[in-house]
Amino acid sequence: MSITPLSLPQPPQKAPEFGRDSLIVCESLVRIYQSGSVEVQALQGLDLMVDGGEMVAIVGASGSGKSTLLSILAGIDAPTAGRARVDRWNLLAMSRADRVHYRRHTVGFVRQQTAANLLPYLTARQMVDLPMTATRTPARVRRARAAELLDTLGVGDCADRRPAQLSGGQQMRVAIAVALANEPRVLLADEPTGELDTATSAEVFGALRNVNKQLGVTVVVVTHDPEVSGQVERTVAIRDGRTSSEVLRRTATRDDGGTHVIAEEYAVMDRAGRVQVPRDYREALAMTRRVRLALEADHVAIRPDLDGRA
Ligand SMILES: Nc1ncnc2c1ncn2[C@@H]1O[C@H](COP(=O)(O)OP(=O)(O)OP(=O)(O)O)[C@@H](O)[C@H]1O
Repeated sequence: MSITPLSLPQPPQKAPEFGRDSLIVCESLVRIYQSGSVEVQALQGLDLMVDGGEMVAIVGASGSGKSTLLSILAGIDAPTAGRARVDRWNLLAMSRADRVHYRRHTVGFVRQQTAANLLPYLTARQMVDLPMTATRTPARVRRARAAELLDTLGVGDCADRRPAQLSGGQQMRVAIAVALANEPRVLLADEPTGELDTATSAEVFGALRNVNKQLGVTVVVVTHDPEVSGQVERTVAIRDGRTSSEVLRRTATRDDGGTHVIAEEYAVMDRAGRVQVPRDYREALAMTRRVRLALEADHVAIRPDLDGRA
């Protein structure tokens, strides 16, 4: 049997480092929890890249590893293996002091339970002020920044209220202001609209978009809410501790001048070139163990192995 050699384009002399220009890079990230004699693999080789200034939604079924990923990116939890870098920080090799610095300056984190983000005896203004006192920011700068952040999040008129005097949506917006107090490059939000009704969710989500667009903060938001994930330009789906697919959305102009959003689903390829073919595609063409690959001018074709079938 003769095999026709493929004519492949010449690869670059030296491949650039994976995710070199990205602000957040996770590669083959693994997190194993040990509870007693039982091991739970919460992340099983997850790959993710996020560029500076992006707003990305992370979606996935319960238990797929979303919160684990966010805790690692927040510097609260440490990965078991793999690679994770945010800005200049290698999250697998941080000292305790590094971790404190990273959590104070590089990332802001908003927790799932609204109340867990706030202190009941402080006013909104005092809560935004608190993280800045930890970084020894001068009082004048702290005052101006707290006022500016509460305004940007649409809760400027709530500055002197305590959490019990705020609605759920206002509490969450104050929590976002607190997370942004020390001007982090990245804002991480775990289900920020999970406890809110639809209208309030839309307000909180609008506030996150505002922060992303106006302040240029990179936002990674975990959500179950299709309304939320449908509004960001990029949604990353996690399944069984791995990134399984991404949806990219862009606005296109119709012939009549109107605009509409086009959403396209992509599979995610890891550094070794592995791609998961979705189950419904495999079943539709009865693809099982072996497939035929062919390099075409502008795509790679995958065909079922008809010869090998009994
Ligand atoms: N501290 C822990 N100890 C043991 N297992 C854990 C721990 N934290 C998470 N897990 C397990 O790791 C897996 C991933 O959990 P994780 O909370 O990251 O999922 P999730 O996608 O955020 O789920 P949900 O949407 O329900 O919040 C689950 O099987 C969970 O039970």
